[in-house]
Amino acid sequence: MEGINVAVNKTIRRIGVLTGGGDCPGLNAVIRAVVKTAIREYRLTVVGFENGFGGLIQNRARDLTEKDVVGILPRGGTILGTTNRDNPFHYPMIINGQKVFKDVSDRVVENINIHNIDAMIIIGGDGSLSIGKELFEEKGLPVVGVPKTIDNDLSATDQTFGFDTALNTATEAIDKLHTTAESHHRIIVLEVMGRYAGWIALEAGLAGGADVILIPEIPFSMENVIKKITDRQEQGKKFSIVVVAEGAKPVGGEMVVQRRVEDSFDPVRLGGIGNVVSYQIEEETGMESRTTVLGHLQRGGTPTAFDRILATRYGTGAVNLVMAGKFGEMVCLRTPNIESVPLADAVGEQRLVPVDGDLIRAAKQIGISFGD
Ligand SMILES: Nc1ncnc2c1ncn2[C@@H]1O[C@H](COP(=O)(O)OP(=O)(O)O)[C@@H](O)[C@H]1O
Ligand SMILES: O=P(O)(O)OC[C@H]1O[C@](O)(COP(=O)(O)O)[C@@H](O)[C@@H]1O
Ligand SMILES: [Mg+2]
Repeated sequence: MEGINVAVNKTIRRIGVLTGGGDCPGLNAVIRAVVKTAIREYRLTVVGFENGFGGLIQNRARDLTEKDVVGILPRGGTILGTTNRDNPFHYPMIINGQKVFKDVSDRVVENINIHNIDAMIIIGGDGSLSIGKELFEEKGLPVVGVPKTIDNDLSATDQTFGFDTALNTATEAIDKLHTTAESHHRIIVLEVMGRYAGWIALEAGLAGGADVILIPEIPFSMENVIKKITDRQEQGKKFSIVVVAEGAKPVGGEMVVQRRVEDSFDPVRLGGIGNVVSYQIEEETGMESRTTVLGHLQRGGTPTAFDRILATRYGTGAVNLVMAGKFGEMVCLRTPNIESVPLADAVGEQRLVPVDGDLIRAAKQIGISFGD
């Protein structure tokens, strides 16, 4: 049988779970599957740590029973709370009025011992899983990972949960923007998330019938974008839809930074490229242009059926990994099976859009411009 082989480890009695990094639809579905599998299949006790690694550092935890997970399968967000700060190896503190960063990972070990946790399930993206890897390698903690992110940029799994929901939200937005763009004969630029990987922009653009898609992997020339729009105009098409990933940048140019978030490992928050592109289109073509920034709408709401199923399989898979004693590993999708990979592989490489891949080729063949 393929998948995770479980030779049940009888010493496991209590497991902990936390959600870290940016939230995404399906986190609750994972938590529900972890709790149900742990209790029903293996008779374990589950402890939920609140607000990502913050809860492990500050000892904020509560038992999770089957009652606690009733009704959460379709609910977005995470009942445990999350944060994209609170790295235990680089934790901000005020000492003598000065902000300093300290390694407080020993507190994590202490709190895990206080709660008699035999294994910890960490549901997160590259950042949270990197911390999980460090806790496993340097502190010897029995950690198992579950990959989440709407960006779908983790290379060790075919797909992260949350992406499909974000993709559907972005596609629905393009459909809606089409009708207003068409009525007003306007260019509408939709800015979607995706810092280094343009999966949401590419797939939503394809699904929604965008005319131009700009992604971080393909630096664009404004000249080519304008040409696509004016070509359409000449064909009598009086509106165009441009989908741009927040991390897209012009050839030889930089990403547009909206603000910096202190205490974050990757402190730069992107945003604004949509307005830049929209303004230049209006200047060059004389056509009216508007921008919509989809922002955190993409991270909210009820997960799609696909994400609910994937999240559920990851949740059960993570408990199976724990019971198989496969610590330092992460569950992953190797279609059609749920398997596992070392956390080191999971956080090693970003899954970027292959620029000469089939999706880009198909998009170009139906006339979509990438501004290259
Ligand atoms: N490469 C990294 N190595 C170690 N810690 C990281 C790394 N990237 C981010 N972090 C830390 O991990 C936490 C979560 O990261 P973030 O990127 O917000 O979420 P995600 O888990 O979704 O990637 C933050 O505390 C951040 O400081
Ligand atoms: O919630 P914040 O701090 O605004 O972060 C925004 C970033 O988080 C994401 O939504 C998801 O990133 P992570 O999966 O790494 O958490 C990115 O697409 C976006 O750039
Ligand atoms: Mg991250």
